Amino acid sequence: MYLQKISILNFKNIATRTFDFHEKINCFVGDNGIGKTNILDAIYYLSFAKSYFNPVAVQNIKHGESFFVLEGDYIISDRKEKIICSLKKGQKKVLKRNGKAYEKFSDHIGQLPLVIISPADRDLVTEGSDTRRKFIDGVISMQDKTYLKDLIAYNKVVSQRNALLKYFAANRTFDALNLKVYDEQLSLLGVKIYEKRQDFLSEFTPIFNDKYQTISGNKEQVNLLYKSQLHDTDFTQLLEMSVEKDRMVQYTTVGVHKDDLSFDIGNYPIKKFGSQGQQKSYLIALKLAQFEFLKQQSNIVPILLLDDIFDKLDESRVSQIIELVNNDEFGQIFITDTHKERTEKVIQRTNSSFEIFNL
Ligand SMILES: Nc1ncnc2c1ncn2[C@@H]1O[C@H](COP(=O)(O)OP(=O)(O)OP(=O)(O)O)[C@@H](O)[C@H]1O
Repeated sequence: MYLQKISILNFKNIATRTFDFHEKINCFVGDNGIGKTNILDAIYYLSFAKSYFNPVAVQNIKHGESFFVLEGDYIISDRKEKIICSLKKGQKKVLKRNGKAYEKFSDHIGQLPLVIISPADRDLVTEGSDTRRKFIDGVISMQDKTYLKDLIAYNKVVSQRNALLKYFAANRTFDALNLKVYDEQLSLLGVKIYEKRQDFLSEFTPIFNDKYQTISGNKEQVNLLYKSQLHDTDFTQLLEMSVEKDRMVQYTTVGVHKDDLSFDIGNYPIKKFGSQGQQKSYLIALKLAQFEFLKQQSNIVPILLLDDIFDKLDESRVSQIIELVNNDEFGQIFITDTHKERTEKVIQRTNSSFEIFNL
């Protein structure tokens, strides 16, 4: 699959632009703030019907305008497919495939698989456990719809249990049997989620490690560890042990909604002890491992968006990454950079054909 052409109208700072793309490597070069990332976001939008960067849909309409339209021409298994996504202020977003509007956008997700690597991924290292859970949950859900259903059900039971704990506190009452109904559901769903996360990470981690070793030239040791209260204690038992605390704080303090991933370099947290380049390498390796999973799951080679990845990385890491993605396992790639010469130099070394767009 590849994106042959995109037309952008009134999207962020882009008034109107059309690009004909190369089947393999496309680079956007230009000064800060010119709109390189916005073009990648328009491509992302056609796959996911939303922005990677700005979740408030109307804020993606160009200032002073009342609508945006994105139109993409794809080649999928030698067939032409046209995707149009548009949004008018005060109206619902419209997503069309070959002229036919989708009723549910979720039917479109996964049809045009895509992975983006961007400086915004830094949140995975710097932010709380919620961001990291969302990342693995997103990767697992793509290949396992039962997991997604269990996760939604689990979160609903946590909310209901929390509401009950608040009710107990507000009314100075307690009903152990009532709470037990929720505990049983939580245990059932929680254990399933825990086991799936464990299985997934045992497959994912070696792939991630392999990518990191390639990028760093085997220079440093990294670890990706799954942290869960369920490693040591049975979930039902955990819930029983925490009843008093839960009643006091009025929410559920134990369970898989507290799981986290620990990102380490040489056995120390990368957040505190990794250099900016090492953190960036770690995130790129995570996303490239995600790419591999998505590819297996969808049987289509995803599009890869590399936003500003050269910054903070030394030449050897940049070369390793480009070499890594410049083979038959990867398909179409879009790269942004502020330095035209740097991009040209790196890409020319690969002997791959490419297109550079000066913005
Ligand atoms: N809704 C909008 N309307 C108009 N301009 C917008 C809108 N949303 C974002 N922008 C503008 O888009 C510009 C940022 O574009 P973008 O992030 O694509 O730049 P870039 O070329 O990737 O820059 P850098 O090299 O710094 O990463 C900013 O000037 C921002 O104000």
